[in-house]
Amino acid sequence: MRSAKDFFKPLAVGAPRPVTEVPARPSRVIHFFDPSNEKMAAKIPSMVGTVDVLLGNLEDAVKADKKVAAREGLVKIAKATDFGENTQLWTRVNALDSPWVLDDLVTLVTEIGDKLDVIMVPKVEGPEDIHYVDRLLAQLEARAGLQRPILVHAILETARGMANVEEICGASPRMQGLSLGPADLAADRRMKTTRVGGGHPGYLVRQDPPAGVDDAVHADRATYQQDLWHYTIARMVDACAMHGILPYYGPFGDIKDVVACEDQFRNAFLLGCVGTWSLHPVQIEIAKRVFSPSAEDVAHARRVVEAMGDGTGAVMLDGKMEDDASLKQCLVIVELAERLSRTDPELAQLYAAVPDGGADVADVAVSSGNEGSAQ
Ligand SMILES: CC(C)(COP(=O)(O)OP(=O)(O)OC[C@H]1O[C@@H](n2cnc3c(N)ncnc32)[C@H](O)[C@@H]1OP(=O)(O)O)[C@@H](O)C(=O)NCCC(=O)NCCSC(=O)C[C@H](O)C(=O)O
Ligand SMILES: [Mg+2]
Repeated sequence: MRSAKDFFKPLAVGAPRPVTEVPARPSRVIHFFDPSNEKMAAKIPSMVGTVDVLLGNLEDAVKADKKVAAREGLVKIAKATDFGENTQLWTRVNALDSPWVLDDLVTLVTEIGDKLDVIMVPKVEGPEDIHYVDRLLAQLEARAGLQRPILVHAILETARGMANVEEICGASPRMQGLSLGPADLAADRRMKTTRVGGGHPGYLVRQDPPAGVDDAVHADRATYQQDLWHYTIARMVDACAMHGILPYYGPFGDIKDVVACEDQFRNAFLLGCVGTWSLHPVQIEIAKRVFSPSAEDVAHARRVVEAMGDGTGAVMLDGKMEDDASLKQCLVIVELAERLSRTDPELAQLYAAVPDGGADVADVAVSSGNEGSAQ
């Protein structure tokens, strides 16, 4: 184990200093593309500014005989494209046990390390995987003369990775975030779903039979589909929050079912995720909409902030109690809205148009409490 004092020292002579905080840049939508697919690749320059992250995918979904073409294609696109201030360039390299990953890392850091913000590492099993990538990146960054470190994002897609999730998050100051990989994780856990993310109609709870009905089998009883991914996402969110890194949902494979896609994304947003992947252009607007707070939520949050004054005590607003803790919840929304407004003019306009607090005095009743307290 490294000592706390050494944690923020470069792991190779000449490598840039590690960051102490994940840079606060929007990453609501991480758009996947296959750099070996000429039609897709041709669209990438025009997508700059329309998504928060463009991710050149080299791993699953790229055919084995296209791995080298995908790597070279990504180098070509990165060199030829100005990604501007508001779109980051990420990549997903091949798995650490694959025959391609070493060349992926060496080539990408050497050729386009100055353009790459984050490297997504699939099938991470434990902190040892992050330590390996961490040291190698430091050596490559030093050799390439890079001025800022490339960050690392791990995909949770094995049972072992899930069991080690806290250690993975804390393995390096390079850790930027985690995504859920529901397809690989389902396979590794031997779950019996063949879907890429999303729910399953068989995973449900059933209403009790009506009182006095003996024939429970034939009684009319409502069923409610449950969220297969609730536990996993919640666990991932806690591990990320504990280590100051960012949690993301992952892929939703039913491209045509935009309604269920939106539901899955919203569940993740409500649970604490900051973004998701888009696999197809149709998922981009859904992700941006869902992972940006609604105008109504921003308006409500601002009213609570305004009503809470110095932030202590308790007030009644619209018949509901608000206090120090609910104020913190509201600040999450207000701060997110402010951060997104800095880079998204449409959202800036939307949030500027909503009332900024001014809680109606008639709606607010200040309770006894800690008025005047420093806390
Ligand atoms: C899913 C797709 C294979 C569908 O492609 P296609 O059949 O071409 O769709 P369309 O005909 O509807 O496409 C319309 C046009 O849009 C372009 N297109 C499609 N996808 C993209 C994209 N991602 N980026 C940019 N442009 C895109 C098409 O070229 C069409 O163009 P045109 O003909 O000019 O109108 C395909 O979308 C796709 O391959 N998507 C990416 C899939 C992917 O990255 N998968 C890996 C991530 S999920 C995963 O790995 C699982 C995870 O790890 C886990 O374990 O859970
Ligand atoms: Mg996977």
